[in-house]
Amino acid sequence: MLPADIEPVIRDPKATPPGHRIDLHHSMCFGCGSEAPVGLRIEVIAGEGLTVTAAMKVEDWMQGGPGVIHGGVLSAAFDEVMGTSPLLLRKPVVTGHLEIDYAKPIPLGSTVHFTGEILGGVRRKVYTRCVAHLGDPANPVAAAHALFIAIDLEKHFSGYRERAVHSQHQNGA
Ligand SMILES: CCCCCCCCCCCC(=O)SCCNC(=O)CCNC(=O)[C@H](O)C(C)(C)COP(=O)(O)OP(=O)(O)OC[C@H]1O[C@@H](n2cnc3c(N)ncnc32)[C@H](O)[C@@H]1OP(=O)(O)O
Repeated sequence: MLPADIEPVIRDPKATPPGHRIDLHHSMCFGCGSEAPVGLRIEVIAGEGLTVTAAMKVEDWMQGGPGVIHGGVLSAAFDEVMGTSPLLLRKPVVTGHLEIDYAKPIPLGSTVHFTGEILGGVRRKVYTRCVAHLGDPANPVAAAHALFIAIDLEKHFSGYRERAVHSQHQNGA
């Protein structure tokens, strides 16, 4: 999936420091929002360099097959973790392409740990990958690659903001 012309990218000096949560996207976001009525509430933590980490407890409402996570929920979690990583470049992005290898069933009640990384970029395109495990990094349960496209936030959402669902403490994009 990586193009031949992929180039290295550099972490922005003003990016969230390692060990800190990358700024909340907005409080009603399905992936990260703390006030979303239904959501994953994922906190993405900046790592060293171009890396991020996150963890998600697999709740009963995330069930797909009996006793295991729904594949779409895991996909949304990957999207959130990887989609937040370009903020290390101080670039807001949307998902262009996301692909996942599901390696093992993920039981309800487990905690999925994500380690994501920016691989490089071409113009507005940011290439990322992410691996998920249940506590043993040597034993991954899923892995993903995704392409994100940097956007102008104001322009991209200009036709949709009147539909936005707000909380009392709305912030971000
Ligand atoms: C928000 C706050 C964040 C804050 C961070 C919060 C984390 C959020 C995490 C969740 C993120 C989401 O779920 S976002 C929601 C899901 N995604 C979306 O709704 C996106 C819907 N799609 C679009 O709006 C559009 O297609 C765009 C913006 C992706 C691209 O349109 P565009 O702006 O007109 O640009 P365009 O010229 O077409 O594409 C730019 C370059 O990307 C390439 N490209 C475009 N799409 C693809 C693709 N699917 N596969 C391969 N390549 C692609 C083009 O070939 C081109 O390459 P080249 O010519 O340069 O070589």
